Amino acid sequence: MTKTEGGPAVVIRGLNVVRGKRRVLPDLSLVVPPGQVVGLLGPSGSGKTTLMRAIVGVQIIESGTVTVLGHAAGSPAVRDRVGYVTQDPSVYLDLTIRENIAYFGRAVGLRGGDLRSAVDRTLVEVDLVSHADDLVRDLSGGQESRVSLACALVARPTLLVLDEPTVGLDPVLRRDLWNLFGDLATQGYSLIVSSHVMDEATRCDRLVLLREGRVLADVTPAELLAMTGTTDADTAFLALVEATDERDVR
Ligand SMILES: Nc1ncnc2c1ncn2[C@@H]1O[C@H](COP(=O)(O)OP(=O)(O)OP(=O)(O)O)[C@@H](O)[C@H]1O
Repeated sequence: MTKTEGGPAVVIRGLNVVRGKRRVLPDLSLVVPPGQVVGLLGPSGSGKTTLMRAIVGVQIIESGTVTVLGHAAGSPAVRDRVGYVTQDPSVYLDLTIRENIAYFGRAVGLRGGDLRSAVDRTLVEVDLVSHADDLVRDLSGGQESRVSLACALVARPTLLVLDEPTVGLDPVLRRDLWNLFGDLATQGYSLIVSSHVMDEATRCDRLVLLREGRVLADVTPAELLAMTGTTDADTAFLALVEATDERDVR
């Protein structure tokens, strides 16, 4: 149950990633502060998943450094302190919700009363107490996503990396999840949450806008609107894209 201590959650310097024949991340540098919800926003194919994979240490990189909680990404020192929820729910369909969460809790060494209380607390956080003993195969898509999130949360990782966690959820569930992310950050945990839904930008403490693997902006939501003279994140993103295109043409 360690929170982010002092230093940045993530420091990336000169990161180059090639996937297939494409240079997906060309010389990307970024610092993610601790204890905040940082939104990674950008259109489909802009490199959000690739960047998240590099942060959790599962992406082969060509050059550059990725430092997470003061250690090399993916190194044993940080493996249990980073939770990663991919776009495809990776839970066991033939186990109940409670059994799934307990399985992931055991994997990080929780046992007995500690395990039981961690599972109970996590069930409350993701609002699945009343379904705790249902098999995952009988759940809706939104409920299944929340089980995935619970499986990462049970270990109380210092850094949570969530790839499009709100896709396919109804507005009420999306709001509840964003409230949960905010609560976790207030407690000192660091979250990186990707989305291609720009209106979710307002729920973040900080925004990293990606386009074709480049950081277009790394700002607070208020700074984004102020620097583009717009009133919503969608229009702000388009204004930034146009400004970058004009600069590239010149
Ligand atoms: N396994 C792969 N092999 C080759 N190229 C890949 C592979 N995975 C992704 N890419 C390419 O890398 C680029 C970035 O993909 P990535 O999945 O990181 O983007 P994304 O912003 O997460 O997109 P989405 O919002 O659709 O999930 C895309 O051009 C994609 O085609």
